[in-house]
Amino acid sequence: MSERKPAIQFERVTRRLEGEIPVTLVQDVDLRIDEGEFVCVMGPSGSGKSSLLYLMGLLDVPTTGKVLVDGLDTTSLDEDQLADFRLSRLGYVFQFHFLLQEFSALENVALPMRRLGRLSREAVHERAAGLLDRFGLGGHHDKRPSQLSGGQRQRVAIARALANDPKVILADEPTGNLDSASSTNVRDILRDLTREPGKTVIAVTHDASFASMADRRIGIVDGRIDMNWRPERQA
Ligand SMILES: Nc1ncnc2c1ncn2[C@@H]1O[C@H](COP(=O)(O)OP(=O)(O)OP(=O)(O)O)[C@@H](O)[C@H]1O
Repeated sequence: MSERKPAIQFERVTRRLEGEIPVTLVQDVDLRIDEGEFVCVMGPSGSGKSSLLYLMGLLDVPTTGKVLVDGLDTTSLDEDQLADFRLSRLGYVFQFHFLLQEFSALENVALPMRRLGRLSREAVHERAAGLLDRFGLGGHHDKRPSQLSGGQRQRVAIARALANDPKVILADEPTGNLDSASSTNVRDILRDLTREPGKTVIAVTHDASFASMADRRIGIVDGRIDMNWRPERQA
């Protein structure tokens, strides 16, 4: 039996939006993703994949049920604790890079470390530079996002997601806006991350070949886990 520790656990998680027309984004989801796993979340458009990822990333809270990260029940955390938890333990990569345009690549990667405040100025600079170098951006430290290609921007975004050495990396359609060469590059980077001890990568994707690289695929249909979902049925 596996001795792995759980990275993310959902216990009967439901997320509903109340309003004139209530919407159920995620319904009754029980889920466990272990440390070191590479998991892809797939399913038809509008099925609740991003909503699920937002709940995993503590960017949204369940209406009912519990989300545990590193075994800790996050419903007990207040706003400040949640912000600190997100900053130190979770890394996010979105389809759109969300880099700050007025900052250089290096400053964008340094920002989460500055906010966390655990490293000296020099150490932040050194770590940011090292991350950019690792992803083939050695000559681009001082460039603004607008001076970089789409693939380069996404690699900066991945470097930024790793800035505080989070244990869990959540990626929402990380290759959605990229050409095929950049897409392959970003996919390989994300897969390789799980070769580091204890790092977990969870990616929402419509890309069946990306999903085929994962240890496990989770299908989501109408806000529920569907074990019978197959990528070839992808809408
Ligand atoms: N704030 C909101 N208000 C109303 N409906 C919403 C809201 N956010 C999401 N939805 C709806 O909830 C459903 C799930 O959305 P979600 O973005 O999680 O799906 P998805 O599977 O990630 O979709 P896609 O593959 O198209 O990105 C969709 O039908 C969406 O339109």
